[in-house]
Order: sequence, then C-alpha cells, then structure tokens
Amino acid sequence: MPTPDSSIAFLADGYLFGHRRFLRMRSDAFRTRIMGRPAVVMHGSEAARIFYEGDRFTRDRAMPTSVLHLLQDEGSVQSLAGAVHHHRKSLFARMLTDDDALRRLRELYADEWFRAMADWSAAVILHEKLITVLTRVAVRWVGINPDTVDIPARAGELAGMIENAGKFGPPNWLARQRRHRTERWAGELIAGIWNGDVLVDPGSPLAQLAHHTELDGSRLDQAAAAVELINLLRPIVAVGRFIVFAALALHVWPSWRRVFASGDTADVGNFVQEVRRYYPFFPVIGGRAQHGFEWHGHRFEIGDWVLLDLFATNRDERSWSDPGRFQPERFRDWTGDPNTLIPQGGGDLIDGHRCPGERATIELMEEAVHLLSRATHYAVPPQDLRVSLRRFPALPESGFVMDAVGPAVSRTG
Ligand code: HEM
Repeated sequence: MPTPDSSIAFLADGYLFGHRRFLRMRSDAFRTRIMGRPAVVMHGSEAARIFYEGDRFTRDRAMPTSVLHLLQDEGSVQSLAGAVHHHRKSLFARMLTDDDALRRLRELYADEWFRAMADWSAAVILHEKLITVLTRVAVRWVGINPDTVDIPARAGELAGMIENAGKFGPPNWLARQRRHRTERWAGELIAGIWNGDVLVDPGSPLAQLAHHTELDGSRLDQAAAAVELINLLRPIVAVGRFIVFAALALHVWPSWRRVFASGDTADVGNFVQEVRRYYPFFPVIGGRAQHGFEWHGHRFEIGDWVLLDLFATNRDERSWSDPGRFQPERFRDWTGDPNTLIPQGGGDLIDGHRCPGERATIELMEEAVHLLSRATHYAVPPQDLRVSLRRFPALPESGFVMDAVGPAVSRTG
C-alpha cells in the first residue's frame, strides 16, 4: 500500500506535525508523503548530525519553490555544494563572525532603536516597528547610506519574503513579485559599485560581496551578488521575530526582566539561547541524499528527500530536561553540542549549511533584551499574546503591543 500523503496533516498540526508522530511511533524518523513526494521526517541530535555533517545531503530541489524563491533562492550559498559552497560560505563566515562587525551591528541596533522610539507617542506594535528599525540597521551595516534608500519599500519587501515563505497561492506569488523589485535594486547597487557610481567603504560587507571572487577567480555575477546581498538584509530583518519572542518572554516571566533591570545581566546570554530553543521559527529544513547510506535501520538512497525537524529537536527530551518549560538556567552548564540547539541549523559553520548569521542573531537579541529591560520604559496593555503553532512562521497574535514607550531614566546603566 502506498504511504499516505500528509500535506494536510502538516498544515493542521503545524510545528507539532513531527513531534506528535515521533511520540506515537516511538521513533527518531518516519516515512510519509508531502505534496505527493515521498519524504523521511527525522529529529534529534543524532539525526541533526547525520543531516548536517559528512556532506550527505544537498539542498538542490529540497524545498518547495514557493519557499526557495522567497528565502535563499537559486544561485545562493545555500544552493551550492562541495568546494564551491565551502568557498562562498567562507565569505559569509568572514563578514558575520568578525568581532568589530558584530559590535557595530549591536551599536547600530541601539542607535536605530532610540531613533525610532522618539516618534512613538501612542501604542506601537513591536513586530511592525522592528521591521523598519532592522531594515535601517541592515542597510547601514552592509555599508549603504539609508538616506539613499526607499526604506519603507525595502522594509515591506524584506518582511514580505519572511511572512509569506510558509504560505501558498496568491500571497506567496505577490511576495515573489515584490521580491523582484528588491533584486533589481540590489543588482543596480552592485553594478554601481563596479562602475564607480556608488562609493562604499572598502571593508564593508557590501564591498566584500561586490568584489568577491569565485574559486575560478571570476567575479560573482550580478544576479548572484544581488541574491547574496538580500541574504544578508532579509535575515537581519527576520531576527525581529526572535526579538518579539524575547519581549514576550520578559513579559510572561517578569522576574527575568527585574533581574536584568537590576544590573545583574549574567544570564542575558542564557535567556537569549532559551528564547531561540523554546519559541518556533523554521519548522523543518529539507535535504536530498547525495549517496546511499544506513542510519538507525533506515536505508537512504540517492535522491531521497529528508526533512529535519528543527522544532522537535529543540524540544527533544533526550537533550533537554522538561523541554516544554522556559528555563534559561539550563544553559549555565550546557555542553554546547552543535546538534542539540538547532533553530539555525546544526553541524559546522564552514563545512556544512549551518547558519552563518547565528552570532549576529544572538548579538542583536542580547542587545534587544538589554534595551528592553534596562534602557526602555514601556507597559504591556491587554492583548492577544497567544502563539499559534499552526502559523509558519509563528508570532504572537497581537505582534506584541507596547504602550507608553520611552527611554528609561538612564540610557547607559
Ligand atoms: C531569525 C534568525 C535566523 C534564523 C532562524 C535562521 C535560520 C537558518 C537556518 C535554519 C539555516 C540552515 C539552512 C540549511 O540547513 O540549509 C540558515 C542558513 C543561512 N542563514 Fe540564517 N537564520 C537567521 C539569521 C540569519 C542572519 C542574521 C543571517 C545573515 C545576516 C543569515 C544568513 C544565512 C545564510 C546565508 C544561510 C545559508 C548557509 C549555507 O547554506 O551554508 N541567517 N539560517
């Protein structure tokens, strides 16, 4: 009998699709069909290790085009494999792990936060405000003067890519059409740098990208450079969703807000890790087997489609005790196993597809927690803060409304 199709169950169960079936089948992995295509869904640190290490899986034809074209896209670092991937990935690693560049990112975030806050006289929806704040941060961080950019247009397009990647039909098509405008803008910017019309700081991420050479010594072509520029800008805006979850956690567990407000910031890093573990973002990542192999009694053949369940791995009780509890203290003695906390992928940063923006994400979130708990005064009026696990990507229903927002007495504290 053919394996039944689970597409409808996937949408109905949302982030819990894998979790429910792993429990029911008492297994690390199960076979199903999604959109008519046979797939193996797996979870846990061992599954993440197999998925991310040893070059077993390619991302080629591993995600629906509706997702691919709004996120990484064709020609991007994620679509590459082997030595070519390794080389392009080193560029991202250089841009995104440099201590000075990360310090600058934090400073830009604080600067834009205070700049935006000056205009917030009435209640604001944090998620909406962060889209503009983070678009300005991203544009400035890569090396573009924000006064030369149509920020509302770019902010809308970048946020639309994230919001609609998990949707099908007209909203997805519309976001893809709008993305073409971002691609045109990014392509013209790259061409402007090449022909000298646009001047950028030679050390900036944008200059590094525009002058990056491939393994054969040729320059990145214009379309690929534009896609990679968007791959720096869009995810910085996406971090806003994690910042909203951090604000939610500070509200739901106010003792943490009080601890940080008192000046005891020792656990800020642990708090941020727990937000990344506990709250949902990408449900799964897809890969296709590059060669045949056995794992835990499952036989994988070349071309087999595998979905690694990120959400279920972050809540796997073999790695996390009482995983459904929000408990930042658990990170005080965490071993740092790269395959247990995988909201941004597992394995190694350079050799595999692990997210190169993980440190940048953590820095932005830590700065946001600092600003929310120590440098910003605000109230949280009654609102619908429920987080539906059937909506990809997840967010509190209200987007997190804040009232009476203003700088706390001391900005530096
Ligand atoms: C909200 C925060 C973020 C989340 C949840 C996230 C999630 C992820 C995940 C799950 C992957 C692995 C994809 C795979 O295995 O194929 C990934 C890869 C990637 N991420 Fe992120 N990311 C975030 C922030 C960032 C930031 C801030 C940047 C850059 C500024 C970034 C750039 C990338 C790139 C270029 C890749 C492709 C890497 C490769 O294929 O080798 N991400 N991200």
